[in-house]
Amino acid sequence: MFEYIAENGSYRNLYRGEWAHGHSGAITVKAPADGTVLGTIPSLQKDEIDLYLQSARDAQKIWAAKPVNERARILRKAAQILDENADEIGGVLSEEISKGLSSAVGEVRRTADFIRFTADQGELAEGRSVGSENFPHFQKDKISVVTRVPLGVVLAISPFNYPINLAASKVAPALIAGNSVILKPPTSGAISGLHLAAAFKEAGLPDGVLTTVTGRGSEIGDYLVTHPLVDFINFTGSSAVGKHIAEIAGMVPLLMELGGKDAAIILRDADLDLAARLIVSGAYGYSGQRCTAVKRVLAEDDIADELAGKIVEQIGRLRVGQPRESADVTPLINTHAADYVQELIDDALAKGAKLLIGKKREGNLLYPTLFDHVTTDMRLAWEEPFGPVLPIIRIRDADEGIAISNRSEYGLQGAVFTKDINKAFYVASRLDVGTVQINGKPERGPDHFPFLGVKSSGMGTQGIRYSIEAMSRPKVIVINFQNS
Ligand SMILES: NC(=O)C1=CN([C@@H]2O[C@H](COP(=O)(O)OP(=O)(O)OC[C@H]3O[C@@H](n4cnc5c(N)ncnc54)[C@H](OP(=O)(O)O)[C@@H]3O)[C@@H](O)[C@H]2O)C=CC1
Ligand SMILES: O=C(O)[C@H](O)COP(=O)(O)O
Repeated sequence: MFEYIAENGSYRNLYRGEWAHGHSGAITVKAPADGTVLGTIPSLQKDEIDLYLQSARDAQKIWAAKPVNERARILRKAAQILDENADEIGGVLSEEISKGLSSAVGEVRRTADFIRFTADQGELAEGRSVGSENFPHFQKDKISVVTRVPLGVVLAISPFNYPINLAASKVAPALIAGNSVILKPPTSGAISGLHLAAAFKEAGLPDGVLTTVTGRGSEIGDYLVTHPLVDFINFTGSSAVGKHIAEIAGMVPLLMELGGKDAAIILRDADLDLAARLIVSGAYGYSGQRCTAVKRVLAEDDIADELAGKIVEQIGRLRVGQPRESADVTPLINTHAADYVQELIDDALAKGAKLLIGKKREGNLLYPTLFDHVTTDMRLAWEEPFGPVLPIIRIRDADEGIAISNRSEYGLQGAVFTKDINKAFYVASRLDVGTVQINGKPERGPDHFPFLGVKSSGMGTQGIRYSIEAMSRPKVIVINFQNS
């Protein structure tokens, strides 16, 4: 499947509908779990990026001229190709980013659903017309016809943790809206991103409409995001990189999904079995490397002991091991990431947090770790580990939970567990986040829901319809009647 995208292990970029080698240098991609060399990807240089962007610019006009039903047909075909090859592509993804195999295959299938829904949504889009008489003192002599038109060239920059899904969630809405796309995949995850591009190409996407640009973000990122041929930047990744892009991008509109420190607030009347189960799957799935992972538990003091016991019991059911075994907790993406999580663990221990389970480490594999009695002077209370460690912070009441949650620099999602709908709404309406889950864990899906972060967690709103809107703009044509 898609063997042609690599030649003797050298992967190539999709450029003008061909698979092109970079002329200068390559980056070796290794499996995080065992260091196996998976291949090399081109490390593109500035002169190549100029050519790639120009081809995207040229192709966009042709693509935008196609009827939306034709764009939708190609998207549906790409979805079908992903579905048909989900096991194999999932295998590539699993190895490349150390994600449990069944989750990796699930990511590919979820992406196929995403693309199909995007095609449907694009076909359902309608413009509107507004008469001038709706506004005070105006007569019936004008009508504005408002349609949506593409922005041009969309630069999609995706993170390592969902290298297929978080790439497609930018690419598909951009394409259905009539944009061409430059996909800059994460360096760890680039091979998966190239497979996604291959599915679009095989589906019949015209040459140049989707182009991939591989290379280290630290080397080519600034050049890409400040390039005059880019009309929109759709970025998912860390808050630090997102803020840097926002500082240098100038007048180019941005859509950003960044880091998080999602809190689960557990009130004394909560169903503790449900809460413990969802906290554990929310905090430790894919080793905590999800922006929407539960990253703090804020538990009312009188139920905290019982809840902690139930969380420990649930952690005992997690599978810790290798990606090919479909383990829940696998080696982290790299040693730097594992060392960072270790720092947070060591800081919590040094400051007196009570270790309930975990702290074991084998290379980059960190066992699921839970601390109780974490206090607000500990780094673990505020920093995003992006790894399998979870703090329990004890609170007096819901108001203290709201206050601690809102002191975070992040504002992605939050959760409240209670059987009292009034209390649930009291908490939910006061949390300074994009989304609050009542009796559920934070999560992005289903993918047609709006997904957004406030504060350092992002700007703008994703979600299929919202993403299409973000990557298009109204075009207003006013008809002035002479004899009305
Ligand atoms: N809110 C959300 O929806 C999500 C947020 N995240 C957040 O992302 C982080 C983890 O993902 P990670 O991939 O490590 O994030 P990074 O911010 O390190 O990288 C994200 C992407 O940006 C690229 N990049 C790096 N530097 C630049 C630059 N100067 N200009 C342009 N692009 C650049 C990277 O390329 P390269 O790989 O080559 O360095 C990669 O493709 C966590 O903080 C997590 O919370 C992750 C997923 C979803
Ligand atoms: O990168 C992430 O963590 C995702 O955007 C969250 O997606 P999920 O909630 O579907 O895991």
